Amino acid sequence: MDDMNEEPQTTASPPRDARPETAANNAAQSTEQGTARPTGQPAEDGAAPSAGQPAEDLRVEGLKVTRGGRAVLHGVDLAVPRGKVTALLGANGAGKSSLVLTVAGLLRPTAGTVVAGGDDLTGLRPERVRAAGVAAVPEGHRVLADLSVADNLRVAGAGLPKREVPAAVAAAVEVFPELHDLTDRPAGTLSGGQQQMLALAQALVARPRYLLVDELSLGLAPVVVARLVPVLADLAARGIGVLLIEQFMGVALKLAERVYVLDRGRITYEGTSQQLRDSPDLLHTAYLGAASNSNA
Ligand SMILES: Nc1ncnc2c1ncn2[C@@H]1O[C@H](COP(=O)(O)OP(=O)(O)OP(=O)(O)O)[C@@H](O)[C@H]1O
Repeated sequence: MDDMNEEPQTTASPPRDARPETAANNAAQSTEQGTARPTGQPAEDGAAPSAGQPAEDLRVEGLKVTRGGRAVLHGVDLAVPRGKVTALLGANGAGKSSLVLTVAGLLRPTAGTVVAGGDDLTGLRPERVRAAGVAAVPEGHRVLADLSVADNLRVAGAGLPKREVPAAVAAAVEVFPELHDLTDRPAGTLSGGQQQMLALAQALVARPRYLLVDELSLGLAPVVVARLVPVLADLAARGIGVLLIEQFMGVALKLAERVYVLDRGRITYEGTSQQLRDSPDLLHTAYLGAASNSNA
């Protein structure tokens, strides 16, 4: 991916200084329903999902990313606890995919850290990130179109000991039995929903502790999304920390316990889904003009 070339080619961890740049950013507004907060500030509501067990979180702290010479993430803090679905919402261009690509090792941050279960993954290459238990399903389910479904799944097991791959593939297909009869088909001939299932299954082959799903519902029929929602809930119930990235809030509020809103590279809201369901107007502040795009 040519994005790697946009970043410095060092593998050293970037500086950890990721405080907000302006005094205006310090004007955090805590509300009873959730916390509107400035970039780089830790949550102030005392209900951080990792409270008491930080080693079980995937933690992004003070993450800054530049693409094409322009800053697109300005010091993002976010936590994904194991066993739960966490949602990251934001309008087009907010920086959601950039965050996923950076956590997955496909983009290098200029500042900040990515730590999973206590392991510092900042700046590691994608295969090392995967080996550390973090799997990403990129936007637009990028399966290998010319390879069969079976080969796509086998390739996804490249980081595992060879003898463990068949069992890992079988376990992933068990999650999506729809794939069972499609194993010989070239992945490019699958429907959008089937490709999304294959992309999710590929991520599962690596036996992740954390799963980042970028735009689960993009371009999919509601009936397909309805099929995928309980699967993600079930994966979380099995102990995986799921980060669900969505432009629209309907699916996210159904699944996620905790929600972050990203606006132009900054986290502008952090709170529980319940708080947002009770007070949907909270999103207007966080989303600025983007709330009118929501189909929730
Ligand atoms: N390859 C690239 N080179 C340079 N800038 C990019 C590149 N990809 C994205 N950007 C810019 O980075 C910013 C964040 O984009 P990103 O794709 O992360 O947002 P997003 O929230 O995922 O949006 P969407 O929901 O539309 O996918 C945008 O300003 C975008 O124009």
